[in-house]
Amino acid sequence: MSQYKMISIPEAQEAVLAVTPVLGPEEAPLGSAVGRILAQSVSARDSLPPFPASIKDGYAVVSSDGLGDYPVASESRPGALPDAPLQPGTVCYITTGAPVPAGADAVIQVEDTQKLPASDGRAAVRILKAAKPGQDIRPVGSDIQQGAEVLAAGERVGVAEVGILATVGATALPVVRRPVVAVLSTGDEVVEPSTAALGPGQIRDCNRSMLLAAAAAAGAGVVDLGIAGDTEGSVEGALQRALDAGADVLITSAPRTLTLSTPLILLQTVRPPPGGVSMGDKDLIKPLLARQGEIHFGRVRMKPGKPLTFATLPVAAGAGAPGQPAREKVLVFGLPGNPVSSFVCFNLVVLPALRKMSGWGAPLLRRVRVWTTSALKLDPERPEYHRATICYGRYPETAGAAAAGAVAAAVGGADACVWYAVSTGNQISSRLLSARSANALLEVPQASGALAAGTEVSALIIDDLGRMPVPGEVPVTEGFF
Ligand SMILES: Nc1nc2c(c(=O)[nH]1)N[C@H]1C(S)=C(S)[C@@H](COP(=O)(O)OP(=O)(O)OC[C@H]3O[C@@H](n4cnc5c(N)ncnc54)[C@H](O)[C@@H]3O)O[C@H]1N2
Ligand code: MOO
Repeated sequence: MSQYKMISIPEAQEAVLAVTPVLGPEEAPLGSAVGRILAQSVSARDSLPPFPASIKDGYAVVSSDGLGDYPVASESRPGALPDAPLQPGTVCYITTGAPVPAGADAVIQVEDTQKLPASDGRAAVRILKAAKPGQDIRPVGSDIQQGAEVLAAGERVGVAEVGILATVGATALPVVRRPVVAVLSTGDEVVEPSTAALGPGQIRDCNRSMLLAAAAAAGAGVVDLGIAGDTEGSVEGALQRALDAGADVLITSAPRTLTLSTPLILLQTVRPPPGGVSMGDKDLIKPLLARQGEIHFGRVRMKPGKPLTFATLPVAAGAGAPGQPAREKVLVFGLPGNPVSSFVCFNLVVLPALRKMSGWGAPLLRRVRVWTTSALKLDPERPEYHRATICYGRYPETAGAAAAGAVAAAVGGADACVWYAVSTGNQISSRLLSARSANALLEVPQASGALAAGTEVSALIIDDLGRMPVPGEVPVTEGFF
């Protein structure tokens, strides 16, 4: 019997997030701000436009002048203010974005005018369509008012936001610091991915590369701790190497004597000697964590990922290199050795923690509902995260007539577009090909038998849906093109 109580997935997520801190603020240059979360709101230091600006190429006019022929008294082009106010009875040639001269209250687009032959060397124009006051002028502050909040604390900086920040001159941004994630693989049989010829009993380490990539994709800084053998000394040496390599983490010893002073998240793909984290009799990791910190849970009712372990280790006050941000604790995730289990556990529990540390207000994976396209085998003991690729379009006929009929009846016809899921095949937790191209984890209940094709299930999004497979044609809004 394991000494750890089997908790539910929401309980595990709650336990992790309850002790996960939001990291402190730091300053980031605008050029590297994409993906960061603002620690403070940003306001406009001036108005946009800062001057009344023309929306069209044409003529700035006094609207009450009306139709008729007028001398072109001046020009206004972007980058400079017109020298003199516009006098009634004259017009000013103006280009898009240029300042409207004082005295003018409208712009008439060039299409509504006719150029007249110059007389006495003076250009003139015929106004063919009368202007309304304010026509084709962007008043001062009509896009952004001086002093207005353009982005709020907690907002993520995306591409458009970078443009907004540049517009208001915010080039040094108050953002939430990102976590540094160190990744260690353990196991005497686990060898470097570059190993060409495997020795007897060896396998290539895939978890470390995968988890480093996952952490980096989540915006974290990463420290590669390499592979430690199945001894405490080996683990200790690996952790020390992380510090020597300049990671912003200080580890004085192996997990049993960790004294950390950094935003380290030790993502350990736990691989203790015979037995492992799940049920073994020589579990090194958990006793170390229990002695040095607090193990919050050691088993979760989920498939894959049952042996998922989470602990926190306190960080000694004042520890760490000068200038390093202060932190109170290290989060330790003991992920199962099976690659798919590691992959799923990262998404479900580690990623939300990284997101929360980085300032996300709602860090859990987003959930949608989708229709299955094949029968899914159920596990009688644990709810399962079935890896799948979801996409949007007409429900595929290949799912079979019964399934297609059930979906059509539920959504109002076979032509309706729906979100549907295609399984990645054999779900055994050693087969990482079951995560290939997966953009969702279907939440399949604990039960006996199988779930029929054409059933609606919930799904957690684990990839950018903009990269989903191209389905059949999705009709565009009628009359759009
Ligand atoms: N008697 C029981 N045995 C097991 C149970 C159980 O409840 N009772 N649970 C099973 C479940 S569920 C899982 S998941 C695994 C998890 O075991 P560990 O986390 O201790 O991992 P290992 O046994 O060390 O390794 C499992 C598997 O993964 C391979 N592995 C390990 N590290 C890597 C790596 N870095 N890259 C690629 N592959 C890796 C390892 O060679 C094993 O094949 O336990 C079940 N057993
Ligand atoms: O929980 Mo294990 O991860 O089924 O394979």
